[in-house]
Amino acid sequence: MVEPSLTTRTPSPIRWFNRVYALVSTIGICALFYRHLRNFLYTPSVTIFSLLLADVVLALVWATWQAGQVNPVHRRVFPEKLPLVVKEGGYPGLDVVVCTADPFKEPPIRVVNTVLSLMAYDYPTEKLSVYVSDDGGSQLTLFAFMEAAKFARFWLPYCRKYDILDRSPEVYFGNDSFLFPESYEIKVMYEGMKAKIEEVVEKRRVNHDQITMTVGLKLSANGRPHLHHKIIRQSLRSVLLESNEDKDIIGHPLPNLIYVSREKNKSVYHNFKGGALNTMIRVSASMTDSPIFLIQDCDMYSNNPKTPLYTLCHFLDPKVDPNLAFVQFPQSFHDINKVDTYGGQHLPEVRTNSWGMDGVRGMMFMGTGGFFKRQAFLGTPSSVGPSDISKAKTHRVEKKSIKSDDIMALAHRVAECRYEENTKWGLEMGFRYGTLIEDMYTGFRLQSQGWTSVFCDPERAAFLGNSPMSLSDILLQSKRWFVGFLEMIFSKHNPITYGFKHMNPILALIYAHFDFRPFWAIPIVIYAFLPQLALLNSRSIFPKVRKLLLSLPFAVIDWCEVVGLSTIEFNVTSKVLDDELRKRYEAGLFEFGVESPLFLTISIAAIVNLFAFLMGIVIVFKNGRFEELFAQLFVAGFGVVNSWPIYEAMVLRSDKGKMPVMITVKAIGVALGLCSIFSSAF
Ligand SMILES: O=c1ccn([C@@H]2O[C@H](COP(=O)(O)OP(=O)(O)O[C@H]3O[C@H](CO)[C@@H](O)[C@H](O)[C@H]3O)[C@@H](O)[C@H]2O)c(=O)[nH]1
Ligand SMILES: [Mn+2]
Repeated sequence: MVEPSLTTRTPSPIRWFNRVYALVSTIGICALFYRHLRNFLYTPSVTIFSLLLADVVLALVWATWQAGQVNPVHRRVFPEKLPLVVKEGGYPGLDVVVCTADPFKEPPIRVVNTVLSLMAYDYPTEKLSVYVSDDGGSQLTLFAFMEAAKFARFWLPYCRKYDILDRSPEVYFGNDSFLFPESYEIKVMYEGMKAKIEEVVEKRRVNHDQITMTVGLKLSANGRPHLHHKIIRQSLRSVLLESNEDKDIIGHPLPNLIYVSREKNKSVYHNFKGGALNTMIRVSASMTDSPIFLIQDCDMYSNNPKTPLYTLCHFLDPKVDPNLAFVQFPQSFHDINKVDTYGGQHLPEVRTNSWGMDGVRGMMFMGTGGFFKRQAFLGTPSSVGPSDISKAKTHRVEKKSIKSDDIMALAHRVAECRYEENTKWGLEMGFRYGTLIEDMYTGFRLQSQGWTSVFCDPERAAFLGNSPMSLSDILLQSKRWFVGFLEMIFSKHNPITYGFKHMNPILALIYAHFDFRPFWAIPIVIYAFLPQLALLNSRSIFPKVRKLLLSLPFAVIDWCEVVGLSTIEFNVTSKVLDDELRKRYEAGLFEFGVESPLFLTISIAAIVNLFAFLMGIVIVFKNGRFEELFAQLFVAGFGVVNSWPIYEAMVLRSDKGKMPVMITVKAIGVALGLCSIFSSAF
């Protein structure tokens, strides 16, 4: 009998166009370099060298991006054929981990919504376990989940009965759905829970008797069970729901719901999210040990209850690659404004590039929305033995309660902060340490061991999250990624030196593209200042110019500032919703507001471009020379158009998101200083 195929993989016809385009453009770029080199040899100058350097970096970033366009593929899944391959009773267990770290940046009610949407997956509940990893060790979060566990008894059967699609209650009730007899009652219940959780967060206090009663914890005198002199925080696990015992209101088993806060100690480095995930890999292994493990950020709720079934299509496909390590769903966002002010959708990266990575069997891990084969974290494909999910045990062998003493003791031990000492965790096992982009780096390391991955992009988005709404948050997030990319470049596992040896070179080039991105600062700074400063001095830089001493050091200093090499921290991105901020964001306004040094650089560039553009026009009117100065006028004009929101924020706006006056004053001062220094350099 021919086994039914659960997936298809079709190479995109656009690949031919992409390849021709890359070839033609490469010829063009070679011609440009020929010209640069000739100029440099005949009239060597710092200006010409700077332009050459800028173009080399741009060409490198461009060329490596093309690697992702060589072989885009599209996949389809056929969940309706799943029953032909496996009966529902034979589905593998699924452990879901949701990470949260800070109740004030990541409001617990939002985390609760994410978790409820995942608990309500269309998946046999007795095979589903949801773990909440609370890196903040906050009682506020724990309290929120005790409430969520009660509400789940009503919410899950309701979703199943009416086949609801929006299984995050906040989203569902936000759409004013009162279609069914129970809707109103459940909404009232949800609002009650929300109010209770928000009140506790507002007051920053929990009623300790209530936590003690429900979870059976011993609390210390100061009411902090896991905080000793603020230095050591003991690990805490609490089984809030156990599938074998806890039933919903119609008597159907609920999924397991387990709250975990790992032990932290100031003297032991905790490795941020990667450290939290490694703890969760071990804790879940000691409790439920499901062969599939989903990693989810706390703000990315499930938007499609069938997602685990799409995943099974990949893992259980009769012609599945035995080395398949993970299935990645794209990160999509629900709160992006119409013009996507900050490019928060990351469409080229999340979509176009992903099809290309999938084409070489190496989709990257995006930090959230990745379903992993648990074994992939434990070793190489050859060292971990048979990795056929359908043959893996579906749940723990012993039918013991996950609350039993020995299981709890084991879970406790593996969450201790010293557990990883002298082990391979973080080096050869689990999430690899040493960078702030544990997601991309770990995916890269797995793929260099021979593990593969696929990209799954269903029509109805699998997950929806929120993207930062203020420019300073966006810049901080990018800064963290840039630091991560640099850490990867300067490590032993550089995509070029290491990647080329251990994986498909095209895939290595795609990783190199991301890691090279911080160097973008070099051409950006050069093109944001050099032609403009030359124009201000009515100097044409194509091709005759004299020495220009300051540009390069300035670019390097700026680059260091852009990547913020001094702050190697995983600063959690804020997910708090501020109504006024949201209104400004929806109106398409950039959000400055705070006095961030990150705004200074772009403000200086905006002012220099404006000066240069105005001055350039005056020069052309007075002396002609339009053809000679056209390119520079064009670059400065382009800078002015792009800086429009900055001028607006400096002079025209009066709302809270306007540019702080101090930044404007400093920027004008520095811009004037630059212009005068450079007038003597020309
Ligand atoms: O010490 C930490 C820090 C963060 N987190 C959690 O990690 C997740 C992602 O953090 P967030 O600040 O929202 O990151 P993003 O700015 O969204 O960053 C992206 O980039 C990160 C790597 O830099 C990835 O981990 C994320 O999945 C990806 O969405 C959140 O659920 C946090 O609670 C922890 O558990 N422990
Ligand atoms: Mn996030």
